[in-house]
Amino acid sequence: MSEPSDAPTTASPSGSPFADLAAFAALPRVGGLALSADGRRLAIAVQTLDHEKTAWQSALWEVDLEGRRPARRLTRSAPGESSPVWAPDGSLLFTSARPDPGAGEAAEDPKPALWSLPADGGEARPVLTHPGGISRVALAADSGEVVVTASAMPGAGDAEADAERRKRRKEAGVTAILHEAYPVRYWDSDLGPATPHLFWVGELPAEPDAGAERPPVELRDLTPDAVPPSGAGGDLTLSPDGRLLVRVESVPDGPAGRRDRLVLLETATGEARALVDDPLADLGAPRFSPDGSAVVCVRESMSTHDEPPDYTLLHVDVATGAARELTPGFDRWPSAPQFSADGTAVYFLADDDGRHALFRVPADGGEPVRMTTDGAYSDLQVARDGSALYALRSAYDEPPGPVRLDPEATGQHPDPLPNPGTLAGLPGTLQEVEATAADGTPVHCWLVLPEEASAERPAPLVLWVHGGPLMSWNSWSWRWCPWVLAARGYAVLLPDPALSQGYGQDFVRRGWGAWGEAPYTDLMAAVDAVEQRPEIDESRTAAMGGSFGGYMANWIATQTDRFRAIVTHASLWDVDSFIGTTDAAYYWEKEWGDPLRQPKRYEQNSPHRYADAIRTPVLVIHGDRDYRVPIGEALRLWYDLQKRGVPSRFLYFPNENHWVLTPGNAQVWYETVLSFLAEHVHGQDWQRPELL
Ligand SMILES: CSCC[C@H](NC(C)=O)C(=O)N[C@@H](C)C(=O)N[C@@H](CO)C(=O)O
Repeated sequence: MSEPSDAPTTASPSGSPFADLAAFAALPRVGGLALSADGRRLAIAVQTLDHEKTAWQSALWEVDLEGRRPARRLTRSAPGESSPVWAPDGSLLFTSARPDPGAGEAAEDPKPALWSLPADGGEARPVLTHPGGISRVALAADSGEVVVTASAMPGAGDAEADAERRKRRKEAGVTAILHEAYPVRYWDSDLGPATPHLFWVGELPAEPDAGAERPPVELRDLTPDAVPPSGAGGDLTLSPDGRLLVRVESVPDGPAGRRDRLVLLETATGEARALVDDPLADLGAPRFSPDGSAVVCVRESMSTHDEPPDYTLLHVDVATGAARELTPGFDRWPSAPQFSADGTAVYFLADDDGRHALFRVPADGGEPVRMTTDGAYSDLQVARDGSALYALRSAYDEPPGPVRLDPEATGQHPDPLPNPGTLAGLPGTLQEVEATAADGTPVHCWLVLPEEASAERPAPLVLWVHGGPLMSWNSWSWRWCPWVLAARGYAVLLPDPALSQGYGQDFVRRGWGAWGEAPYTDLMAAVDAVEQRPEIDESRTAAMGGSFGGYMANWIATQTDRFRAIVTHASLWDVDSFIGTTDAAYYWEKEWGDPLRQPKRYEQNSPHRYADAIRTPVLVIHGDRDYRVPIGEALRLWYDLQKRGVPSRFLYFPNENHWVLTPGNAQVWYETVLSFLAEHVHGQDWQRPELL
């Protein structure tokens, strides 16, 4: 494989990169963020195309916090680098499956190892390996001690025995997995026979003198009893002194059910006890306070047939396990909490009115306050001296980039930092629209208008329905990018119908267990509202969506013929068969009920029951490695459409999962969608994408 390209391409020669799918695929994509302990260095992960343009490679870049120099690339290898963490000595730890230059012959199936890039630059060196690969690194903020996650074979006491077991299975040609608990798959991976364990690494050895042997790093299994299906793969946090670790543990909950609890573990002995174990809730996203005496976490109440989940933050005393609600009465769903530098406040993120905003709440109780006005934030980092916050910020009209925020101020517009992913411009404008549902409820929407849309040249309209369904259109998306459509002259409507996040619990309740009702009528109300605009051509419209959005695209196809085309990606068609085969049936079954004993919701809301009503041409898209919405949904939908003679096409990806994640396939995805829209919305001849 060749080296990845250095300078990312930000514009195509012919104009907007959104008008040219190859240029669009070449735009740099900024991901994770890591701040050093002294608050002086910031690393980001940036994905760019490799030389062959067949893969996106992730590399680590450093951002100048003074904003004087452009971001600087730190790492460079074909397999790429991810999960950056700064060690207290200023070195940068990361995981990578790059070859070890000192290890002789390259491994046949290289696994990610832990690497360290010295503080003063120079060559990165491998620090530790495991036969199952290193998937995650956690660092104690004060002591600098390290814990890693790696998948271990059942019964293998050490790395040597683990490697031996893997070798024997390989030599015998055995790939079979025996399961004794639900589930058996997650996302696009088979669970087992290896399962994630946590290993204590402790202090990392200092860089050896030139020519000296590297001292071996011993791994101590902190979770020897971790069992499939989840093992010790949940989120975790280390106390600043490295003495304690709190991890999310997935435990059985009724037949074929799971729930998450918090477990406290002494790192010196491996002794563990439940810290928060609530039979009526999932606990997640734990983070230690700066003095290690408390943990903040998210509590998600178990949904029921009648009631959706609700989220709140808990402040947990580590010594006693006493938990106190931090956001009672806050009618939004808090996520990703973190203590302020002095421990007196907690920052968190929440969907709010078409934004994903940053909030702050006093740690000893009080009202949460929203700190940011616009945009969607992620990867929040708190400078340990309390001087600043850093995060990635995006919006529907801006891809993610690093920013600095004031730790106290409200109503903030953060300072942008040098961003290798800055765009030169967009092929249109973004507007905020409020439609009104039949019951008077406001429905928030974003509307993308192409540059040329006007009363004289009204634009065709594409309704794009988000997934989840408990989500919100509020951040940039490379997978669902409306600007690619805008560059071809389409207006794109992005509504947040009932069930969406950021409008309060009652807004979720409106659609709970009744997906074909308020969520559908809210979408139609939004389309009705924008079709009134002179710059929209109401006679040329289409609807599309992925995942839950694909469910809704299918539902729309069965309920109305007002659209000229439907595009349905990774969609739910027969909800009973979906729930029985997805990787997390327990997530859905509470809302929908047992299909044999409580069939009503399935009868009323499963699109496949109304297949005879479909009149609109449908483009079906699905990946075979999709274990979230398994391929059986698309196979049955395709059969049902073909049997009924509905004009339809099926774009099938044998190697993609729920999302289309490789550059070639992603371009073909957009190309096929655009061809299908051109055929049915504009009445043009079908243009089969060249590579299909
Ligand atoms: C809160 S969003 C994810 C909800 C849901 N989770 C589980 C465990 O099933 C989920 O994955 N829903 C999919 C059907 C879906 O609509 N996914 C969307 C949103 O993530 C997608 O774009 O993939």
